[in-house]
Amino acid sequence: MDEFELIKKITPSSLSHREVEIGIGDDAAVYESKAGYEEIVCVDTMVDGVHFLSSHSSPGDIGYKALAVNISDIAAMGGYPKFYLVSLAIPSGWNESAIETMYEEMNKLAKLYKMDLIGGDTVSTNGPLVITVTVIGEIEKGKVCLRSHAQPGDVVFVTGELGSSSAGLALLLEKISTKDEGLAQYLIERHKRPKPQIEAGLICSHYERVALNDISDGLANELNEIAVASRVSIDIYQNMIPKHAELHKLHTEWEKFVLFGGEDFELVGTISSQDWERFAQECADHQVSVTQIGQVSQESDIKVFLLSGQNRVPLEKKGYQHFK
Ligand SMILES: Nc1ncnc2c1ncn2[C@@H]1O[C@H](COP(=O)(O)OP(=O)(O)O)[C@@H](O)[C@H]1O
Ligand SMILES: Cc1ncc(C[n+]2csc(CCOP(=O)(O)OP(=O)(O)O)c2C)c(N)n1
Ligand SMILES: [Mg+2]
Ligand SMILES: [Mg+2]
Ligand SMILES: [Mg+2]
Repeated sequence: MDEFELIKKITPSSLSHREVEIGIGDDAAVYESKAGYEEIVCVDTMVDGVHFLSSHSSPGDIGYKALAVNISDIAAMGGYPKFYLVSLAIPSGWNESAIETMYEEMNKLAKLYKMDLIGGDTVSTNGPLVITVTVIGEIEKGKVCLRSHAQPGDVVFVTGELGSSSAGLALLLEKISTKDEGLAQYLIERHKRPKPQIEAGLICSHYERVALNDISDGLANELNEIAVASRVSIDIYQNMIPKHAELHKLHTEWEKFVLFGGEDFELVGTISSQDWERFAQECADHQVSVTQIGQVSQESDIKVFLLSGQNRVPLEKKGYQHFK
């Protein structure tokens, strides 16, 4: 593989954003920032064997997800994504056409948001494939949705449905099985091709005080992060959490997928109860699915509680954790 040929091939022939002064081709990218806006920057890394298996996911799937999970972090701030940079550590077994396919799939996703590829880095490695994507987004000044925004009395909500991605992973890894081919395909697709909730995040940013987090490590983890950042406690009703209608048929412990599974890349958040109905209506008007799953409680304890029937038990900060 020729490093310089590869860079030439992946360099976009034109850019959507006119404020880019220098894209790929110099020591660093340069763009002009916009008055009245704040920039949002995030980075996430995916490693073969940890975040995906190259034996089970195509190069296109890997590229798609590496970009999607970063767009999801921009959504979780209420922002809109504009630029991305891609760093690749490529093992010797990977050929140029596989890498190009990764870029093509990233490019297709990026185009949906008019995002521009403005840089990156390419190195060889004796280890597994590592892909690191940085995304830069923007938001009107003062509109970001922080984890610290929750207050007692707020409504707790999630977008979409939870548990599908980790059920898809369990199917991929053959930890569970189903005869329902259509269901299996759907869940695996949810795992490989999560949809960043940019539109939901944008709607949130129009409200006074929304706390937001995207669900990468599992609902329990993300809710605990909001509780800690906001110094509040949260009550969640087990039977209100949206999930795929067939999920419970897959495994007796299907609730673990919903609460601790992760990688749904839906948004979980809180909004003032006065704003909730207007917000839910605005989401419905834009075909964005949101569901109330609980409320921020008055207690002084900084904890998340799961309510089912007469039981109210702490929802532990359990979910995906590296180094465990
Ligand atoms: N190695 C690191 N160096 C500096 N900051 C980091 C590092 N790893 C994570 N962070 C920061 O810690 C915070 C939480 O990271 P993370 O749990 O990965 O968030 P997310 O789940 O949204 O990707 C973020 O602000 C992130 O930028
Ligand atoms: C082969 C494989 N094993 C396990 C998982 C499950 N998994 C890996 S990382 C992760 C959590 C999200 O990744 P992380 O690096 O923590 O992203 P971040 O929280 O920073 O967005 C999960 C649920 C997977 N996707 N693929
Ligand atoms: Mg991260
Ligand atoms: Mg996140
Ligand atoms: Mg994580």
